Amino acid sequence: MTIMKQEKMVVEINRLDEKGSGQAVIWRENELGNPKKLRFTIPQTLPGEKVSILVDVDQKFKRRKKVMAEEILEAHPQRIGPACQHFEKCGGCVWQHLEYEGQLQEKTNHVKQVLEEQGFDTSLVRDTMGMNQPWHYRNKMEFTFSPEGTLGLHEQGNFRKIIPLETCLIAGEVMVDATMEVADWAKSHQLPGYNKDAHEGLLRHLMVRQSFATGEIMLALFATEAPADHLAQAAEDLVSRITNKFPQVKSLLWLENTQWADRTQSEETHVLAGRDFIYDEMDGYRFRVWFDTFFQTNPTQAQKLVDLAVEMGQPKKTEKMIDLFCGVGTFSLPFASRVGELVGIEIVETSIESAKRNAKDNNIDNASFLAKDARKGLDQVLEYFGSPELLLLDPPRSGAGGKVMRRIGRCQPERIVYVSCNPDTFATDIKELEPFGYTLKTVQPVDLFPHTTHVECVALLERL
Ligand SMILES: C[S@@+](CC[C@H](N)C(=O)[O-])C[C@H]1O[C@@H](n2cnc3c(N)ncnc32)[C@H](O)[C@@H]1O
Repeated sequence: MTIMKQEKMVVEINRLDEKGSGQAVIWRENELGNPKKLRFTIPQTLPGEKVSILVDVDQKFKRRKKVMAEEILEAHPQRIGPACQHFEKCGGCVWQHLEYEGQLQEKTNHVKQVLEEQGFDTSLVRDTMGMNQPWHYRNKMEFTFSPEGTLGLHEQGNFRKIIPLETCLIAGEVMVDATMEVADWAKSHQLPGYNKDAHEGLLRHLMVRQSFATGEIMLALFATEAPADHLAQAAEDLVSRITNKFPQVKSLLWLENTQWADRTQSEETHVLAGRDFIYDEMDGYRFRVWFDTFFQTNPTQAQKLVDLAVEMGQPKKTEKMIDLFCGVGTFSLPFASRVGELVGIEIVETSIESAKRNAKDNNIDNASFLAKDARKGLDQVLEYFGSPELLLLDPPRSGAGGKVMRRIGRCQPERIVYVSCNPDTFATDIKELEPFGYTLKTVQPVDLFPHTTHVECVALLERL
């Protein structure tokens, strides 16, 4: 039987874990007198801090513990008070208690550490590029309804609890105002929220997207029923409230999702007002964005990614290029106007349809797009296109993986620009290129998600 006792301990935070929480390691003797390592995860603490914690300890010291700090006894020099009232509970911005400069330093350190582990020269890593105004940067947010019908964000570590939204300092400001209007509408009609355990209730999520370039807003409401019959009047009222107060809303959608899977997916789209997409822009190019389109969520910093990719890739009019994991063509369009011919490869068919349309809308006629898995798509494209001089890849967080990287290595482009949203998979991916004669030239970390642990990188690899 496990005997629990509560003990107060003073620990020093040694490092941050991948979720941005402090970690402390202490040594204790177990009942046999042998040294035993105990590791504690303590959210909202920082390296070097002395912290008092109250912990339920299993007497055999068997378990790794997640505990909350009781008191910060010696604070990190860059510790600050969080700006957002929801910080203590909300899982969104885990680093609001660390000065922005300190966050950027931590991100640079992390990129250097994972590259060092793979044997790369860390002097190639530049300082992380931050934002001048690291607030209200997100152009897309997803809020959730509680079973009681309040609208908000998930509580940290508890996906069943919703914090009613009063503010959000990372979302665009008008997006928050529009969200509050929808929350008020739901309350005034006493519409029930969805209960994921019982699989009953009406309102599930609200997705808000805004183009900071065009100002256009999309509000997409996910519900278990159509906006007809007993819901027709409420839907009409929603249209009238939103169109009167927020003329920037160019797309007001009611999306039916009757599935158990609690995702922002739709079986039937009802356009309540406007169109089913909004227009956005990147690097001066116009993009159509649907509710399920992947589009960079921090447009200010995404523009820096595009600029860096162009600067590192040095595209030439005489060259061929492949954009692997191209999405709707965020990188394809700016590069297509600078190379002879470009092919984009992407697994999601609707994104490829969108990329084709975006190319057409922007009068780009030297780009083609293929809806295929990266590995098969690369094989197919290489057959008719031949090896490109330039290849850009921007895979999801899981990375491109060994098979894709070895294919890239075999096709021998002169230059490879790797845009990454996960330094860990980036480091293991580029290691695969070494046997094919590639050298890492430079790595620029870019902060797309201030106050979170995430960091993007743009890197250049060249064939010797
Ligand atoms: C980080 S996003 C980048 C998209 C695009 N470069 C952009 O900036 O908008 C990664 C993309 O890879 C696509 N993807 C995921 N797995 C894939 C696979 N196995 N093969 C091809 N594309 C894939 C996703 O659909 C997504 O559009």
